Amino acid sequence: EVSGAEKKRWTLNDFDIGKPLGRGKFGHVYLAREKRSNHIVALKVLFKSQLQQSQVEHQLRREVEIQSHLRHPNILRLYGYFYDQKRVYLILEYAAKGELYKELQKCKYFSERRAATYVASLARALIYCHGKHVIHRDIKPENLLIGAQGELKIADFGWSVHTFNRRRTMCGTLDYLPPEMVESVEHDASVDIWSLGVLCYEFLYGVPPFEAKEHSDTYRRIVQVDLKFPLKPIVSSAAKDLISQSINGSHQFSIEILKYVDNDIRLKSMTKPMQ
Ligand SMILES: CC(=O)N[C@H]1CCN(c2c(Cl)cnc3[nH]c(-c4cn(C)nc4C)nc23)C1
Repeated sequence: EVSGAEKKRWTLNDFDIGKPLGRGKFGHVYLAREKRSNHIVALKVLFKSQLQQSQVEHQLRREVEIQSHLRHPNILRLYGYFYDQKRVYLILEYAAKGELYKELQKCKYFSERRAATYVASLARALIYCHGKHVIHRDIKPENLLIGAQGELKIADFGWSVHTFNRRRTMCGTLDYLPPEMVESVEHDASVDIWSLGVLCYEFLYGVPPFEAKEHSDTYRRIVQVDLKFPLKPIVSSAAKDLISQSINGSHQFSIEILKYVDNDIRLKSMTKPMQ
């Protein structure tokens, strides 16, 4: 079936279209069912006019090329794509439990066990991506989905689809970018390790580490790596060490799978020769 998916020319008639799941700058994401297999998917519809206006077609092609070759339980699958006169359609894996940031908003912050589980999955997905020289998967909460068994899925093509109630810090947030990104100099895989630390902080405290009212303040805090841990909620020193190591530039390590003992996050890192 998978090889068929790669060779097969899909058309809109192959799908029954269901409810909208999210709406964005370039189009909408709909729940859909492939008629022959009854397979439930998420169909992302992008308007060619919008893509042309923003000159992002080649970026879309590259992102689709990358995404369609990634096979990992914590990376949302791209099964295929097709287009018609006006639109481009991406056939994506459907994540049954929706968006992680909504879950985070609902419970304010996650327990260490839950945060460790998500960060370990993200670490595995990033190690897989870096192994294939794919970097910068743009891992902010808006791009993380939850599968039917509660597993985390990185869902991004570099376009975030804005669902109906967008997060306040979402519009053009700098929160997740490391110094080299906000200074827009070349970056390498360690960008993702930085973002992992930022995300781990937000899972545990409910807010990203460098959040500030003005963009300029966020920018300054990132560049100065102005990392402070609130007194509440109580977070283990192991978790703070993980966040500090990930954010304070000891980027030469790739995180082996995070283990937790009694709610503690213990970092098992192995140093890797610089590639
Ligand atoms: C960054 C991003 O792409 N955000 C979302 C919009 C919908 N889309 C989905 C994509 Cl691309 C895949 N699976 C999804 N599942 C859901 C969803 C499920 N529930 C119960 N509620 C929602 C919402 N949404 C998706 C991605």
